[in-house]
Amino acid sequence: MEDAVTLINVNKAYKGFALKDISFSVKKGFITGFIGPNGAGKTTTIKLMLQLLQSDSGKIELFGNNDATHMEETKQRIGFVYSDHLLYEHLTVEKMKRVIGTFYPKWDDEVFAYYMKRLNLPWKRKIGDLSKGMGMKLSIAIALSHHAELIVLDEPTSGLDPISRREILDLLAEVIQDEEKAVFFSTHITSDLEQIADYITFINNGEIVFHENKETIMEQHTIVRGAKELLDDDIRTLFLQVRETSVGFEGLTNQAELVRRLMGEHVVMEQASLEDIMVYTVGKV
Ligand SMILES: Nc1ncnc2c1ncn2[C@@H]1O[C@H](COP(=O)(O)OP(=O)(O)OP(=O)(O)O)[C@@H](O)[C@H]1O
Repeated sequence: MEDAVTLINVNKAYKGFALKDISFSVKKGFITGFIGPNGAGKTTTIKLMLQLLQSDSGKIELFGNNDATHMEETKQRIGFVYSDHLLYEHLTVEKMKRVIGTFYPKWDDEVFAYYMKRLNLPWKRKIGDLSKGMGMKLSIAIALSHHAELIVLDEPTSGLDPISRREILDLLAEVIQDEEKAVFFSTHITSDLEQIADYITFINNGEIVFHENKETIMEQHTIVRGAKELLDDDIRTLFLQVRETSVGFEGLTNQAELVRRLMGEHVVMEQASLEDIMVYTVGKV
């Protein structure tokens, strides 16, 4: 499957923060979730991907091309969705559509009308009067109506009720079905990714911890609980991180088989959630 965007050893330094050697690619036909704690570098990475920000070094290829001369054309192929940026607050949705439609040569009125109906969006309401959920849905509808092939969303489900969240997740899952589009979205709601992501990119402190198929990540990581006496220096090496209480311990391992063989009868093991993996890896336990 074609890569929508590929980052190769991308670096970007601010005073007091740096993105270090970021490399990963986002494939068409898949949903890639982007997670990491506050300040890890998600928005900065997204801005670099969209060429809204210039990297210090490294390469960013959009649709297999890093030729800046075609940038305007390339940008047409990208839909950037984030919650607080809807323009034209004073216009109705209908008028905004007329303005926006002229920006995009590939704008498709029929597709827009389809999503307006499907997402129950009001044509006559002013953009500034839309609820947060409606604004997010409208922003996604716009991306889909200019036939964007790379849809990048910055926290699309944050602050939305469970029904709107589900609607948006269902929509994203549907969008990738034709295998012509890639969806990349950052979120703090890891359960959303457990539901729909194919790949997970995890960033911490400006570095990519992993970029991996979700099933592989989930299979590799197991939470283990047991009595404290079981922990010795050798056993500790089996864990990525261990948290101890007065009576017992809880640890995250990526060597579940070995743990099971060595102490299977004495511990309780369960599949780690993405949240467990994130919290343990960041080490704030
Ligand atoms: N223009 C800038 N100048 C200096 N520092 C910046 C600038 N933009 C971002 N930063 C810093 O870079 C770091 C990463 O910020 P970024 O917004 O990419 O994180 P994030 O992972 O998106 O965080 P959050 O989950 O809180 O949205 C932060 O420490 C931030 O303060």
